[in-house]
Amino acid sequence: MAQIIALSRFLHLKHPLPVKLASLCFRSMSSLDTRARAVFSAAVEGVQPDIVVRRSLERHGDKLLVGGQSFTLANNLYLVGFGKAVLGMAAEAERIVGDHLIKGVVSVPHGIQKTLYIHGKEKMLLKKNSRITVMEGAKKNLPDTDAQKSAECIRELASGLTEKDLLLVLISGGGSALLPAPAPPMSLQEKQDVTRKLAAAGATIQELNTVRRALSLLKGGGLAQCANPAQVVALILSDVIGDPLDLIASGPTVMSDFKPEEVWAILDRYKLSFSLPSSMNEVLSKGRAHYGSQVQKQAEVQKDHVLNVVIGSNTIALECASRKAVELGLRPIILSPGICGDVHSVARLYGLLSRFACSPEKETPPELTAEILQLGPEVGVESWDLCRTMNMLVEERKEGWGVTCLLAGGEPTVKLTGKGRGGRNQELALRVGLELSRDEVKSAAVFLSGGTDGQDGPTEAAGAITDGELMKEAMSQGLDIKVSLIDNDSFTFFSQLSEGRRLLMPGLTGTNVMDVHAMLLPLSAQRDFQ
Ligand SMILES: Nc1ncnc2c1ncn2[C@@H]1O[C@H](COP(=O)(O)OP(=O)(O)OP(=O)(O)O)[C@@H](O)[C@H]1O
Ligand SMILES: O=C(O)[C@H](O)CO
Repeated sequence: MAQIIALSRFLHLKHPLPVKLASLCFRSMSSLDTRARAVFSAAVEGVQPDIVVRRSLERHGDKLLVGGQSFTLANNLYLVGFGKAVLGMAAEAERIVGDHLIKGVVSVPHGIQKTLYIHGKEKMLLKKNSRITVMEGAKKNLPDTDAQKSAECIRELASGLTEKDLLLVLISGGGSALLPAPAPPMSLQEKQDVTRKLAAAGATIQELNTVRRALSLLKGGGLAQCANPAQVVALILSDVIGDPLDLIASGPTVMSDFKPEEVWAILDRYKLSFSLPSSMNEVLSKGRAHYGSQVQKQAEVQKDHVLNVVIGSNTIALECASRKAVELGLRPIILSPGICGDVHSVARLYGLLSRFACSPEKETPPELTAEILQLGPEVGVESWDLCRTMNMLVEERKEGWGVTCLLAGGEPTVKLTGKGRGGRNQELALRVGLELSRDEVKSAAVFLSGGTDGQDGPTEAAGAITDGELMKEAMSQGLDIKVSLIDNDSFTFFSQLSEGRRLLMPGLTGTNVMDVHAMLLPLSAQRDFQ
């Protein structure tokens, strides 16, 4: 009965389905592809901006409970925000605490209001009488003069607060580019050149944001410093592996003790030290004055008046996906929210895990286990998590259980060699399809990879779904997987294959907690479960 109620809820029905109809629905949803899509949708739903804000702000009259602390509301509330998901977060925050809101400013991507409206996401838009000013900028995720104006308005608002005031700071992925405030004498163009060169050289987000922090008035705790002595509460939607507070959107509310040498080491690593503007030297040597005791002192001050709360993350998305998997009659295993490393290695790991899970042998070949454990560190998965996962797969195979749903998330990297159209999720799905099509894998697994923001690379797809039949299907339609991979042309490949039925096309989701991977593994007689 519980499953029928869950199914009725999943179908947004007011009353539970009649038993006969429910079992018909279950059969129609039995395909692994359908259930993989439902699991991905649940992951995205679980980190929707309105849901994560509603889950984190609790009102009791004029008391606001957040992150385990209580704050008094007395018409003393201000709000700032920056990031791709911040508009939806601000709309929900205003619904909850708007009666005490004096003024707000949010810096959001260029064109997002129109896009959300077109996608029917009106609930993520502010009301006409909102006290929050919406400023759009950062076209193509690059800091521009519009975003710089927004950052200046945010800085001005924060700097004018008193100890009686409460500043709500809404932060999500894409926030760095939406809060550009280069430390003088560096210009916006000079700062943009540095970050663009670093990104093009393949710097990780961690390296990029370590440099961004050092060159900014607001990043690296600068915004919280401006707001002092007001109380600051930052609600953070994390799009960085491990949810590091000081790196998400370059940590504007987290005092960071950066050392100029650390920044120069990154620039040296990417051979950029000699092609930088002189202003950078000046900023970094000035920065020298800030770190050490100064930062310690600032950090002490901030400890009392700044509260940082991660309200949405890949971990939370995977937990929501796991709950949906149970509702759909799957047995979930969460491998890790920290998948990273080259997309080849990540695809290889999934191929090996599928072979491990579905191998008919009583005892798994030791070389298979060894290769899986060897790959772990390359793709950001701890050996402990791999051993735990493999043990659970063995148990479930012994029990002849139905279908296991292996869940993971993160952000693999793709070194672009071709000129094709695609994204890391579509490329990963294509590579895993190749792995599952290998003879020795003999797996009936289905694999899904999707970007939770609904956009994978410069394409309108969020990702794709694949399985061991991919090679056969492609060949029957005259498509060559390997050629598509050489050209990084995964979007074209999936668009042409079977009229694009394997693409994941949820549209812009309004949230962003990196990517979600789901591999459905039929471990028993259900193997012809397709
Ligand atoms: N043709 C392609 N094939 C495979 N991967 C690609 C292709 N084009 C771009 N990418 C990858 O997509 C990544 C960019 O992804 P995307 O545009 O979704 O932004 P993001 O990394 O998710 O950032 P944000 O969190 O702001 O959305 C690049 O780092 C690149 O590795
Ligand atoms: O804006 C940024 O810095 C990235 O999205 C990481 O949070």
